[in-house]
Amino acid sequence: MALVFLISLAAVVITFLGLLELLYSGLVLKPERLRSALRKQGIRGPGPSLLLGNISEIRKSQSTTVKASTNEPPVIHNCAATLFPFFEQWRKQYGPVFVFSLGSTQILYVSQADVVREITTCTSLEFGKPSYQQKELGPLLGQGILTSNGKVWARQRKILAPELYTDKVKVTSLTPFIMFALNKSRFIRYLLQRWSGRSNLGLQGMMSLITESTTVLLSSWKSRIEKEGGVAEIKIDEGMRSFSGDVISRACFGSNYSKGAEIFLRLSALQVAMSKKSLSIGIPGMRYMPTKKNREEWALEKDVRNLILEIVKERKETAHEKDLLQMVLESAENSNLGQDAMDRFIVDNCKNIYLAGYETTAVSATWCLMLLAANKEWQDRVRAEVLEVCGSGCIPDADMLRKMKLLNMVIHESLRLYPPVAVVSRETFKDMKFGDIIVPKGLNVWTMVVTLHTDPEVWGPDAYRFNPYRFAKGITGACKFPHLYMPFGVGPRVCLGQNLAIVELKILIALVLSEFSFSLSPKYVHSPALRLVIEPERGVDLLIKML
Ligand code: HEM
Repeated sequence: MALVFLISLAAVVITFLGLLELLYSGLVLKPERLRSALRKQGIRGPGPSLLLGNISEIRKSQSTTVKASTNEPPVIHNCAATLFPFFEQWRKQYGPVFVFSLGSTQILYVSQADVVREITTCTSLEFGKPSYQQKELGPLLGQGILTSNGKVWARQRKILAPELYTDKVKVTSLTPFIMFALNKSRFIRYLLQRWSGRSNLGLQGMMSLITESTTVLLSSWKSRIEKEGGVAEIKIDEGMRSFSGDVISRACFGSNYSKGAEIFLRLSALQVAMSKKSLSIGIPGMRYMPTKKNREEWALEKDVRNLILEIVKERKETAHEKDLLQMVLESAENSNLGQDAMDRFIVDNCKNIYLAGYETTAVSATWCLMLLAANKEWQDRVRAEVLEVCGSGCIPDADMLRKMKLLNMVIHESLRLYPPVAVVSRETFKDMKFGDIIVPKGLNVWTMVVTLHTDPEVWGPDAYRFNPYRFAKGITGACKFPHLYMPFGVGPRVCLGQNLAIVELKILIALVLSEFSFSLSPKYVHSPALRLVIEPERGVDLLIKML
């Protein structure tokens, strides 16, 4: 009897919450208010659809009318048109700024250069990560830096920035735009000075751990090649993932690295469990349902939390390490947070760093090797540079990496054509103005990185072609509006791990080129797909042999 009563009560509460949400965030009231504010300014877009809950739903609903172009060779391929044919169509129909819906969420799509500049550099704390992301990604990210906003975000960034965004991992020149922002920021200069007084892992330490992780991967390739008689056919995706996970585990957890690996395995499982959810943005009340998947998520989340806190406890009893966890720990201890808040801060930020840096770096390496495999001429050119700068069998140091200009150009070009993060999204928490557009409170604003990266008006008629030479004179020389090149985002929320990621990519690719030659296997099917990042849906199969 009591059970029936409890179940009925739960059903009533869920229905009530659903109805509340329906009215408040609303399928009816709020979307209409936002759309009419935009209509008054001449901004139009496709009619709202209640059914579409995420971007792949739109893709499915549109793909009957627009043909995807995956038959193009990978070195001359319009990735944006393949992934988002509907955006290309709507851009033609409604212009560079239009509004569309994902379920009950209203989104302003912006690809007009001057408006994009204002959006990406806006420093207001009232313009932040969309609230739906926080709700959707809660179990995965908690209240860490990736989805938090306002003062909570600012405090986390202040703590994490000195560890990641410094000379420690900076060997490549930052984009002129970011350099400008850095030079202007007294705050960041102060952080850099504070950091330089600390003793920590250091650039050389970071480089050796990346080299170690690369060596593990390449040894596995060597044994496959030997076993398979001189040429191995390898799907490289998993290898790139374990390389990237390995680097982050070591950087975050130092000698507790093997426990770190365990944590990351569970986080990956959590990510998979969450990616199975569909339509949840669109259906009010659904997120309150205790479904089987939710229970799985809760269990994994709890495991991750316990494992991280176990390491923290061990740390307190033993000598201090010089890794990211130690930095987060020290900063949290100095920040007057209560025990619970401190634990949450540590757990959430470990999860955030892992999730921010794992797949993004892995998939960038995969695309870059795919492009070099498809373009033998560039593979030979970059290899010649690597061998000239490092000699064979040599481990690159910071100075050598700096000298590898062609390698740098190839990495930039690969991140241009296949930027892992396809969209940079924000929400307005008050009415705001960008260019001539008054953006009402509660609207999501999307900057489509992948579309801006291949717009012929910005990059010229060969925008879809793999041509690293366009970066010979840096980013400013490569296109008409350098601020539209943003694989790592731009402005106050620019990627904190970009220097680390570039060093990882440079070391990995330099070592691969110095030992192996490779081409695309006949099995390879060019299949960019949007999951959390833009990734090759059917993987990248390479034929690899020793030099
Ligand atoms: C090629 C690899 C990577 C790419 C393409 C990439 C891309 C990005 C982008 C586009 C953003 C900004 C998102 C936005 O503005 O909404 C971002 C943010 C961030 N990234 Fe990365 N990332 C990469 C690697 C890494 C690594 C290795 C780490 C750390 C180990 C990292 C840590 C972060 C963090 C903490 C943020 C949040 C910054 C904030 O919100 O203040 N990323 N990343």
